[in-house]
Amino acid sequence: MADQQAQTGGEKRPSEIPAIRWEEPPEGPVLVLLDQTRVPAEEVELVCTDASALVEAIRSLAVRGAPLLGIAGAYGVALAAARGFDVVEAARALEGARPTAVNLSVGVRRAEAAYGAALTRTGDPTAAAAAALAAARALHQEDAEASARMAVHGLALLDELLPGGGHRILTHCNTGALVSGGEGTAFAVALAAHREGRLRRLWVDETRPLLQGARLTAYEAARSGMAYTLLTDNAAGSLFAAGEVDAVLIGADRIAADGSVANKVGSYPLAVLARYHHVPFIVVAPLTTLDPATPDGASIEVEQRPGFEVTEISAPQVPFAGPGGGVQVAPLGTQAYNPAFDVTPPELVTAVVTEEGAVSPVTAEALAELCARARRVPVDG
Ligand SMILES: CSC[C@@H](O)[C@@H](O)C(=O)COP(=O)(O)O
Repeated sequence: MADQQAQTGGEKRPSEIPAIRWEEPPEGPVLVLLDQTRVPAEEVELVCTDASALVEAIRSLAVRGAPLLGIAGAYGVALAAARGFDVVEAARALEGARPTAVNLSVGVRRAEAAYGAALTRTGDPTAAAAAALAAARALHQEDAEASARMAVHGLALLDELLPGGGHRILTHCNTGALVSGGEGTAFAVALAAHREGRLRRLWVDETRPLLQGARLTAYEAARSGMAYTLLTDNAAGSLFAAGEVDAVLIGADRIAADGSVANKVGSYPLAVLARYHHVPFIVVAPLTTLDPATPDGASIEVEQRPGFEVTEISAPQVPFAGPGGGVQVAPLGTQAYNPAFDVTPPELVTAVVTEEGAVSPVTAEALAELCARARRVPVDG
């Protein structure tokens, strides 16, 4: 297959605006987000002054991706506390904004617990709000550190599985700096390979219907100066058949106790293709994405998104038309099946890479041992 043109050049920051930041202007604290629905057309800030604005930003995918949802949820609790809102009410609204990524409730509950403990100890809401903010900042920082460590472990695994080097990696959805306190999950591994001169090509699935791959991963890959090529999701089969994929690297929204992996819809078909073509299928996720409280894949709640995301084509540049704000492409009234995620069974996953190292084969016992090693407190614990 002819090599596509390489997008190369000096490495730039993924965005001039960080995915998320806390600010304290004189009018009161705010949470500032890069509105990911507008990238790459423009880099626009979204300023949240209360948790309900953040809930809306989460639902609309202005802020998205499992690790970032956890960080956002924690800051959302801190924001509610700092602005004198009902913290418990805000926490439940944030936690319920999207159901699949376990990181969201991990982040919310961590900040909420810090708030509650400080309030009990001091009786002072201001001190409790400060404790919630400190918890959010700590989670943000830990995620950056986890991202760096996942990149090291992931690259070591790639080098072990593909000793020839010159990796051609297929990825799905968006897993870079836009979803993380650091450089991301799966994308951080590809970036590490690129920096070491061992990435031959990043194949980027466009990721229908919301195009996180075409809009966000291609944007991050271009700005990182890596060789990348965009493909429609349904072109992946012919790419495998042509022998052009050495490994699949994806992130995860929730990994159940048995190792089932919920990730962006379209991940499961890639796992099936990878198995058929004897290609490693590697999931890269921080420990905050492991959920020992969910026993198996069937127990994972998969978010269903509105049908207009499928029946319309939408992009920042497309003029307002149909009920969802995009251009209607299917006949009016067409029903759509639009799950945001799918679940890949553990037997199709070659390895799960975390900041504590890789698990392969992926079994309930191996994951439990990893969690114990990291002394992670389960969400409900
Ligand atoms: C590191 S991100 C892992 C997942 O959160 C990512 O692959 C994904 O599925 C994101 O989905 P999204 O619906 O854009 O929030």
